Amino acid sequence: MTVTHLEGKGFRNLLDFSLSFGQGVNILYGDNAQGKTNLLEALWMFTGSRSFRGAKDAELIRFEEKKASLTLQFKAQGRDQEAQLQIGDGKQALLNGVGPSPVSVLNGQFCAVVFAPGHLSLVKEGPEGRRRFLDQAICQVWPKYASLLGEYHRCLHQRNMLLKDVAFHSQLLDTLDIWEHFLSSYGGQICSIRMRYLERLAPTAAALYGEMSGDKEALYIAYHSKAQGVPWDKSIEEALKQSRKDDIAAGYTTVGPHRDDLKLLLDGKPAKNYGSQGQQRSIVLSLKMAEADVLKGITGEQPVLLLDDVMSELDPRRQDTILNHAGAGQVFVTCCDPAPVVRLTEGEVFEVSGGMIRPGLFKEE
Ligand SMILES: Nc1ncnc2c1ncn2[C@@H]1O[C@H](COP(=O)(O)OP(=O)(O)OP(=O)(O)O)[C@@H](O)[C@H]1O
Repeated sequence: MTVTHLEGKGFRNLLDFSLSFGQGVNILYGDNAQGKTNLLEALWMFTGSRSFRGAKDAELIRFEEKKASLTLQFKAQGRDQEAQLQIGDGKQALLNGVGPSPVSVLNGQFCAVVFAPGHLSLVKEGPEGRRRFLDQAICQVWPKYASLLGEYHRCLHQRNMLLKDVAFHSQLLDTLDIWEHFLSSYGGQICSIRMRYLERLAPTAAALYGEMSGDKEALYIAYHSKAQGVPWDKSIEEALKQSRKDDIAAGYTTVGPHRDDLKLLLDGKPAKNYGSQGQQRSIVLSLKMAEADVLKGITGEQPVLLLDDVMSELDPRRQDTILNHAGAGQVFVTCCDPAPVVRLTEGEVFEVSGGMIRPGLFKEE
């Protein structure tokens, strides 16, 4: 998958632009707050997902403007394609001239993997971010997984409402059975798919981490569930029944895939508690690059890698591993100082300054 051209109007602080990109590494450099991340975000929007910064649609539109539009030309599935995004009163997409349609039509059509500094929360914070990482990655390879998650959360909402009512109307207790049955069925499928995905992701991420650390440190990734057991649907149903009393007291469902986690261990110890900044950053990068590899293995398409401010806090070996690995496909990497990146890899260079993007190297090395 390769981005050949991107045009934008009214997007964030970026002045209207029309840019062609190289097939390998594209380096976007400039001082802080010039628009580098905004450009990555513009590309990311074509995956059909929400902004990787969690921005609302209105925040993507330039101050004082009412709408923004982006046009992407890319090569995928062996042919040239074009996608357009209109952001204004809602968000709509056109794919190869067909539309306007909901942006979900872009799911699985244009694939990208993004690393942004905020993603360090994947290691540093609670399980929610790790579940989101896993679920988003799976949605890119199996778009139907998104509707399975939707059904699961719909049933979860129903059970949670009922848990609150049961505390006052005990005759409703039997009604819990039906929602627990549905939750176990959808939840069982979710857990099985997550496990199948992890069987591919975990060894790839561990190998990449090993390469980054010169095989001095070992990364171990495992799925962690309170309802662990085989088969999943039976173990979830059992766990839900066992936790009924606690759940009624809490007023929400305390077991199931919406509470599961990924264990990230470095040399056998939780990376969250013991990993250094550089190690934590390397873990997230290993996960992200492994996500790209798995996506390629399943769909045959190498996703575009978007790396925002990736180099800081990494020693030269780790930087080198990333750029070498990323070099297999197309990558967009942002940095303040282009010199170290330019030294490590060849590629197209773009200066981003005050929202203006210019191809070429304008800073002294
Ligand atoms: N909707 C918007 N309209 C106009 N400007 C915006 C909008 N949203 C964000 N900005 C501005 O865009 C600027 C650049 O943001 P961006 O995150 O792309 O910076 P950056 O070049 O990646 O910087 P850093 O190196 O610090 O990460 C910020 O100053 C921000 O105020």
